[in-house]
Amino acid sequence: MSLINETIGSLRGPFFVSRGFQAADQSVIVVARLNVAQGHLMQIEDIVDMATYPIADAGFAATCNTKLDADGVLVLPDFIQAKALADIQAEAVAKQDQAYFCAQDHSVYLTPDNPAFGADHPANRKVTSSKGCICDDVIAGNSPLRALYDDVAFRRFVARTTGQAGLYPYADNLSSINIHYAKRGQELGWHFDNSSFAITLLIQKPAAGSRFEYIKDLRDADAGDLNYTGVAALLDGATQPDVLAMDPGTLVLFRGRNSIHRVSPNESDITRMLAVLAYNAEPDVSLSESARMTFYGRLD
Ligand SMILES: O=C(O)CCC(=O)C(=O)O
Ligand SMILES: [Fe+2]
Repeated sequence: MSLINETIGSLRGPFFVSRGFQAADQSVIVVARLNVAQGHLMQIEDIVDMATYPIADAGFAATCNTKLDADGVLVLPDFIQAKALADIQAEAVAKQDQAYFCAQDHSVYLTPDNPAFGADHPANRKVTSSKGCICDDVIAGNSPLRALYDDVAFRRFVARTTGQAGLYPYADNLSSINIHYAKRGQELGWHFDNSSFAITLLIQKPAAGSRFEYIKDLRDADAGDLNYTGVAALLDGATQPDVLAMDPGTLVLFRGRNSIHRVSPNESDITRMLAVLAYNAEPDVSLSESARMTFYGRLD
């Protein structure tokens, strides 16, 4: 299995309880998929603050690689320029009624129940994740998000920073660029990602709540160390996590495979909006049908 599998960039796993519902009529989504590019396509120089973040520079990427390896996370504030961010925000707001909302109860490991343990065991304890999502085919052809995602220099920067030889879009038409929505009360429960890294861009920040909380290297998946004791201490409130501050326009690269993390419930009436840019280590990879049905409510 490659380092980056179909789960890259998002909380995608084999959940037991899945409660999906459509925010809007299905036909709205079909119409939105026409996705015709209109107007001006922004250049990468107009999207990324290249003066602060020279992404085409191999030395800069090497610095980012060192920081990501050391900290498990790389936070780039004001990565996106104001005009491009305003366009991204406008698109996210305009399309939020097309989001597919779903909720899952899952373990922090995103694995099925282990019958060797009881329901209270950290392997089996459930947390809840609830959010809305719009898919790649709803994002406009001329969206700055797509220009960023497709940009050769940006992709090479991400590959160098994460140590990947190459990065490829999803073969299916839903999974590459997603926008997540969390309304009041919605949250992502504690979990370890299946993927080696995730790229997110905060688009809109709630007035309260929606804190990104994490504990670096709480487990060592490759060594088979699941650290049930450490997970139980966190779930019981005996351990305090770190909080990652981010504002709209901040690009975050996060290694979530061993660093447990969550997004606390939104405590405001301002919806949290966040773009997830997902790549694969190999071409022609689709997100599994079960994951697409769970998170998008459709296959194409
Ligand atoms: O919403 C976020 O900031 C993090 C998302 C996340 O952890 C995930 O999708 O796995
Ligand atoms: Fe995650």
